[in-house]
Amino acid sequence: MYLVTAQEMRDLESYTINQLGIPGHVLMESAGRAVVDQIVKRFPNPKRVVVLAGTGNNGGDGFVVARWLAFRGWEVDLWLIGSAVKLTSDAKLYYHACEQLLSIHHAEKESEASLQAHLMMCDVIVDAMLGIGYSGMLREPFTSIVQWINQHAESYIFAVDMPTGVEADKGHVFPVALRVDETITFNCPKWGHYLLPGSKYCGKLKVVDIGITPAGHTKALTPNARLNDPNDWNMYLGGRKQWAHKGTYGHVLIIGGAKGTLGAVAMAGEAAYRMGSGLVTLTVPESQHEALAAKVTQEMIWSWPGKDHFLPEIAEELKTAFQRYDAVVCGPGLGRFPGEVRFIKEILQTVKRPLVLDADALNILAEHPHLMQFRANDCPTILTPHPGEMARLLRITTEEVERKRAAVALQLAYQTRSVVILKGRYTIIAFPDGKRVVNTTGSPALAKAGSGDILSGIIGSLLAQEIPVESAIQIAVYIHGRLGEEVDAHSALYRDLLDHIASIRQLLEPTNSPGN
Ligand SMILES: NC(=O)C1=CN([C@@H]2O[C@H](COP(=O)(O)OP(=O)(O)OC[C@H]3O[C@@H](n4cnc5c(N)ncnc54)[C@H](O)[C@@H]3O)[C@@H](O)[C@H]2O)[C@@H](O)CC1
Ligand SMILES: Nc1ncnc2c1ncn2[C@@H]1O[C@H](COP(=O)(O)OP(=O)(O)O)[C@@H](O)[C@H]1O
Ligand SMILES: [K+]
Repeated sequence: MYLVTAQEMRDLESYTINQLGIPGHVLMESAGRAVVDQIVKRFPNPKRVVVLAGTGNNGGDGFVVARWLAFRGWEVDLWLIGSAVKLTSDAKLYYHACEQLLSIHHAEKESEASLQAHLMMCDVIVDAMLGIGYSGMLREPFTSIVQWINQHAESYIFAVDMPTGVEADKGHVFPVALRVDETITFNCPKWGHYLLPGSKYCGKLKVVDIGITPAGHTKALTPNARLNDPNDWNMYLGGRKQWAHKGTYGHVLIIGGAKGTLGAVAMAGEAAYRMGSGLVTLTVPESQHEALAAKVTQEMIWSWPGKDHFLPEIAEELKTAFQRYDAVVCGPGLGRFPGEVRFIKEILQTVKRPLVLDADALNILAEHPHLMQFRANDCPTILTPHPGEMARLLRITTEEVERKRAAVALQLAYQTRSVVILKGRYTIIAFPDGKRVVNTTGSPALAKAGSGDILSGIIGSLLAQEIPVESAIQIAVYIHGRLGEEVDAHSALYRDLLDHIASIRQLLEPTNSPGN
């Protein structure tokens, strides 16, 4: 499913109106009806509702909702927020229809106390004040109404398209936005539904089709952002081939595991096996070999020259040894050590297969950005920063990263010619060709040490299985998020997460795919 900006949505709407000849008011009627369908799904028996309508087309949808809820026996209090002379032409049409059926309250003419009394007495509030047309600093009277509802209202709140105060493109909130239970949006989700802080205000998001030309239907109107959708990649999750041998599903190499952080490589390795790899090798400095051997069973261990840390020089025979691996993950538990810059440079140059850089490998890169020049253009590189690592990579604050997640992910992808996975609630995957994918799976169960290592292992595994890079990454991020949804948010350990890989993978496999 595509993810759009307000302008992309407006372009699709005007194509539908101007090229296909579907009048705007027909779209508005469909939008309002679709919202009513969702409302009555949640509340099958008529209730008391306050519909708050602005003067733009979002308000127009609100008039349609008010009319249909009244037909369905709901007790409707309809409030116009703003001056009737400012109504758009489509909104005016439905405003007049409502005038015949209901008495419309005008917030301009009535006291705040009167609106507040209505809001206190209703079961449901429909927010049709502002939608994708809102931008800048939220003005009065919206600010006061929103603040009051957020503080006092106990009713169930539906937002039409966007909660009032959430900006559609960047998810900005200046200074307040309405905190709603459900947002019903049209045709495509908007960026603001998934970016902070806006995403925190949207509640449950429902996307409904109202007959606007689908995004991507015409080349000129194809957005370059999507939600991570299994239909785009589940063809790569077939059953295991009957005649497979352990080499069939790739050999992953995981480099890391300094003293005290050996668990990181062990977890990444276990995740890679669980995701289907046939062979997994862990590389640690010589002094850690024994400790790691006591920890892992199925993984092979490649002792790296160097006592307490990796020696930076890679001898020719080691360079040759690298060619055995189908994908390489460098970083889990790597630590910082003398010669680290040389070491990362050698890895970037030597590894010709897909290379995932995680954790301290990213921190080293952040301090020495020139290192990326040693990576050949045709060798895929994947960077997996959490917001703190991203801040170091771009030399900005973590707050700025969180405020501009979509933009900074793309900036780093362009700068490094790498695929960037900016982790967190709604992980953003940015590709160096400008495409972006937003992942919606995940849970706070993943906010625990080790879950990043599991993600690296899963990515490495899928890359080694020679699934195309774009798909492998989307599969990994999606499945990793789903693992978090299957376990208890507080108590889950990494093994609990890994235990669900099999069932989630099976659910995602296309039906009737026995392998061959
Ligand atoms: N584009 C589409 O695909 C469709 C859109 N429809 C609806 O139309 C909406 C978009 O309509 P509009 O473009 O008229 O925009 P909106 O109705 O979302 O917003 C426009 C209004 O917001 C006010 N406004 C803007 N910034 C403000 C601020 N900082 N403080 C206070 N007020 C501010 C403007 O003065 C104007 O009255 C969508 O959200 C959706 O609900 C549907 O009717 C049908 C299809
Ligand atoms: N609240 C959350 N909701 C969804 N996913 C989360 C949440 N918190 C963390 N995650 C995910 O968990 C992983 C944590 O990675 P990272 O911070 O690198 O952890 P580690 O310290 O284990 O390496 C990321 O994939 C991130 O997207
Ligand atoms: K709204």
